[in-house]
Amino acid sequence: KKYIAEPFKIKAVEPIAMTTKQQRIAAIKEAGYNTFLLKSKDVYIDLLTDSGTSAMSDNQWAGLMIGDEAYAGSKNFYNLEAAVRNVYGFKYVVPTHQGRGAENLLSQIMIKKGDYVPGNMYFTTTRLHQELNGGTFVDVIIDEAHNSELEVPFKGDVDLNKFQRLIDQVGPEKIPYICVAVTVNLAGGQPVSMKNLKEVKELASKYGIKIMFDATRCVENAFYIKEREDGYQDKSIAAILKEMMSYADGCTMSGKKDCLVNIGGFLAMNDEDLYLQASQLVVVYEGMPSYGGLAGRDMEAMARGIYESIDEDYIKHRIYQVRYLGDRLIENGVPVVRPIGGHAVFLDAKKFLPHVPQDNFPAQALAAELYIHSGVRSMERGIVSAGRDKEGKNYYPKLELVRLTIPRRVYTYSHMDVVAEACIDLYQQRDSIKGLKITYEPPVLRFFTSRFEPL
Ligand SMILES: CC1=C(O)/C(=C\N=C(/C)C(=O)O)C(COP(=O)(O)O)=CN1
Repeated sequence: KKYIAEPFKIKAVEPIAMTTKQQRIAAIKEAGYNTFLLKSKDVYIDLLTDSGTSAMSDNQWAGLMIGDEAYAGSKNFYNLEAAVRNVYGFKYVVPTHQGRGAENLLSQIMIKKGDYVPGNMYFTTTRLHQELNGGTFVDVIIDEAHNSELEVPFKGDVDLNKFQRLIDQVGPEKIPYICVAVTVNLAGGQPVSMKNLKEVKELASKYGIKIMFDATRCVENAFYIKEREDGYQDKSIAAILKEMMSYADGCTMSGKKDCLVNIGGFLAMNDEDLYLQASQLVVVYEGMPSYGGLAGRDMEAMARGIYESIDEDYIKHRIYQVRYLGDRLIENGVPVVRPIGGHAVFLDAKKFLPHVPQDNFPAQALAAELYIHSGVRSMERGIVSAGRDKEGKNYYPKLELVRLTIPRRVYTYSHMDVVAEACIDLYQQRDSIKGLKITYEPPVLRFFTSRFEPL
């Protein structure tokens, strides 16, 4: 069987209900045509994000019951520290409430005004924290990543020439670290090859430039290496992951993805001085270095989730379920980012709605229409998410996408069929979909709270 069955049986259920089209039209209007502003009760199948939306296991729920809520030195912290050491191999870990908590600490510690931070495609919060600390993000991903239909096995790879060019242009002393995302969310959940990680490490080390991973979906990345890279087919996910992380000096982690928890994150590193600085700063924003904005029970759940995330059956099903949805859409000619990524299927809104110019927010319009049509919630990952540059001008990303993000261990293949049918129906009616105009825009990360109206 190509798509393996769910490697779990259901022990608890959370009922979901379909709404009427009238209810959905009223709801999306009230939400300003922004799926982020919909109420969960009005959503049938929620594919907004895989962040914090996964199902925990009975083992993790049991862990919640042994939360050591001591203010300092919680038992659960030491379990988390051991899990990070055992699974990723980093020496030190500072818990944070979620990924951007770690991004805040890392950016404040390592970036000084006028620095440049190269990375394989931008991510919204990551780039913002770099900019807030006076850094400039420079995209060094391979060109192919910006082309939705190229079937490149490791589209997340860093272009070493772009990295070298930046070093030559600004000098290594202006580059505190390169941020390598494994996988690359906005390229469509695209992986980085082990070969490329080794080469990036070699190049960076030559100039004393650190490598920090954004490890948010690192286990999915490990699966692609096992599946696609010579020499890794017979290695365990655990061994591949360990080798991947050995090429990094540290990582920021949003535990809300691959660590299978609803809240949590951390900054991990090998450098004692960085650990000392992170421990000094974490108390300002998150709390003691032994809890970093998390309850003991949440650290326990994350420690257990880290071990569960490298289970071969779990990760194989996770990837295959996403691929199942992607394959359905590809078979029906619906334009999606290829190859299918690890955590989501990305509709290519530029190809889906060629008659809607990017200034009229095609991905935002498509996400709203998909919700009205089917109650399925997705996320805009296009010009709205890209935001504005320092001069206030819109970024125009090549990729104008609607992300159908699959939570881990939550939905079944039948739900994927519902989503596929909705997208295929909509594709057949695509000419009737109009663009939007923006009616409210916040100063930063506008995609979270902007409001729109149909043109
Ligand atoms: C690659 C990457 C992310 O995808 C990420 C958050 N992603 C969200 C919320 C998403 O919906 O993709 C973050 C921020 O993590 P946080 O949402 O603060 O736990 C960092 N890196």
